Amino acid sequence: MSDEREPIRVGVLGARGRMGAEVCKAVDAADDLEVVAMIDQGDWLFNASDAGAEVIVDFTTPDVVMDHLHWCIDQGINVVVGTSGFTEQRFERVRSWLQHKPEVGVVIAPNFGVGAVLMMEFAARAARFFESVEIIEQHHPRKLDAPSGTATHTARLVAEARAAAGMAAMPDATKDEIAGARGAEIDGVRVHSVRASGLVAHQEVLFGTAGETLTIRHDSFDRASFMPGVLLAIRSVISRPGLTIGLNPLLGP
Ligand SMILES: NC(=O)C1=CN([C@@H]2O[C@H](COP(=O)(O)OP(=O)(O)OC[C@H]3O[C@@H](n4cnc5c(N)ncnc54)[C@H](OP(=O)(O)O)[C@@H]3O)[C@@H](O)[C@H]2O)C=CC1
Ligand SMILES: O=C(O)C1=N[C@H](C(=O)O)C[C@H](O)C1
Repeated sequence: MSDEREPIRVGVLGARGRMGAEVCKAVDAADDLEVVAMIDQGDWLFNASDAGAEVIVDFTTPDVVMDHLHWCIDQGINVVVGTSGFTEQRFERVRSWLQHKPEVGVVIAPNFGVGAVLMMEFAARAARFFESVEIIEQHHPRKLDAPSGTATHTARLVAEARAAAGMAAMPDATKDEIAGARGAEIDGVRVHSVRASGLVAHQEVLFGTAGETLTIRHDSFDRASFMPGVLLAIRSVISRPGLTIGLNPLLGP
């Protein structure tokens, strides 16, 4: 008798979208995974539970993702979420739903690109050495939200590292400003969003201190860059109950 398990049964929400379609292709191509439900706007969520999905992957929109998460947790189905728009309040709500279903695993990652995860990690590490830091994120013009989830997460990590090091506010003499010229402020860190045709997903974290700057940059030129992270999350979430935020805990040392 073989001890190999059957392929993990995966449902994809947002299956006709840019990311959802790529996820369906990547899951289909993996021997140990199987797409059992492809669900998009207007489709019945119960198609996924009826098909016996063990993991649901959500790449939809920030305004519907919480309803999806609540439904999946209620159904006892593990979830991998790439959709943006997560705040600490949203994470708290997910934790409260999970209290009633402690066996369910949820992975929510602002960015599944391994390079992007490292860019965020390096930025957090650099933060305490530079008095100034600003984030410039660049995306395709069909993106609905600004700033990106990745930029928001990076700003929070950098702000936490600055606070832990007891750093003062950044120097900035700006007095006259056209609204938006200095970007959005997230936990005291300025974030600038660029939208242009030809871009996919790109981010620079620009640090400065006396006499030097450091730029940490990541580029996703193709959505294929997110797939190894998505597949890792699908394989991991079935044996990882509770809420996991970000890909870092799944990547190992
Ligand atoms: N974490 C990561 O690594 C990444 C995250 N993202 C995030 O993923 C999300 C999706 O991005 P992207 O694929 O580019 O966007 P798309 O607009 O291409 O795809 C979203 C899809 O979800 C569908 N949809 C909307 N509402 C529902 C619903 N209620 N039920 C099922 N499907 C629904 C949309 O349908 P319709 O078009 O008909 O509305 C669309 O097909 C964004 O939040 C983006 O920021 C993107 C890339 C990487
Ligand atoms: O919409 C996108 O494309 C992306 N969204 C995510 C985000 O908001 O950070 C991840 C990546 O930047 C691509």
